[in-house]
Amino acid sequence: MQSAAVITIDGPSGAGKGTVSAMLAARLGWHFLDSGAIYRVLAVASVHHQIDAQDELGLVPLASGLDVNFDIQDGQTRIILEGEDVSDSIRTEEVGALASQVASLPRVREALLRRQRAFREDPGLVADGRDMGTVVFPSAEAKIFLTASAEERARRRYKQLKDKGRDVSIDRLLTDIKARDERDMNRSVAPLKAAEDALVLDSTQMTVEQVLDTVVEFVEKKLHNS
Ligand SMILES: Nc1ncnc2c1ncn2[C@@H]1O[C@H](COP(=O)(O)OP(=O)(O)OP(=O)(O)O)[C@@H](O)[C@H]1O
Ligand SMILES: Nc1ccn([C@@H]2O[C@H](COP(=O)(O)O)[C@@H](O)[C@H]2O)c(=O)n1
Repeated sequence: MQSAAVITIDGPSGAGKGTVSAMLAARLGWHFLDSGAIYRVLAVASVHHQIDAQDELGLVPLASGLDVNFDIQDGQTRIILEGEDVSDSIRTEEVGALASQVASLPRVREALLRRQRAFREDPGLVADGRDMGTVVFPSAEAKIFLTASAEERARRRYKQLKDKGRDVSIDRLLTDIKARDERDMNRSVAPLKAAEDALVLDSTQMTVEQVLDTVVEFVEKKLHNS
């Protein structure tokens, strides 16, 4: 039996992966995996259970048995950890930084592999993350590596957080983004990098619509030829 088609969108924080992946999934009527959310949820769970972010042996059972549900309510995905809605609280830069620490541990990544692959269901999956095209779905039909300069990504994040009424400093955001890039690119397993067969797209000077159009054109060609 042939498994469902997968499109992967990897790249650094704030490049626009989540925005474009969700739009693409909606357009195709496919499932959507926000794999970063799983690492963020694990980070929050580690705090709840008082397990240090570097305690690999302590985190593995937590990761394997992570009690998380992605519930669709009124067309919106709500993320429920151990019965608590954490959809908004996992989106802070602090949780992102903690997620990046737990994500650097090889056995933790291994423990989350099956859970991520289970999202591959008909009619297809759009998967967003750091290692979707390189490790989790290496046989994906179309792979995109979406990036942008660190300064532009910090500006986007700043606007996003300001729009939500959060008090943030753009300099701090830039420092955090650079630190997270550094950790994600230099870890020993599944480092952030473009798959060899990925379309590399620098969105620094592009609008969301331009990125989406480019991605759709690439995906249509790939799906047509596969
Ligand atoms: N091409 C673009 N031009 C301007 N703003 C953009 C563009 N792409 C995304 N954005 C905005 O940038 C912010 C970050 O985008 P998004 O959350 O999709 O990034 P991401 O790559 O998924 O980040 P993370 O990996 O940290 O979740 C959002 O507010 C989004 O609307
Ligand atoms: N496939 C992935 C996805 C995410 N991570 C790590 O989680 C952190 C948070 O991810 P966001 O996309 O929600 O910002 C990220 O910095 C990575 O360290 C990962 O390792 N692999």
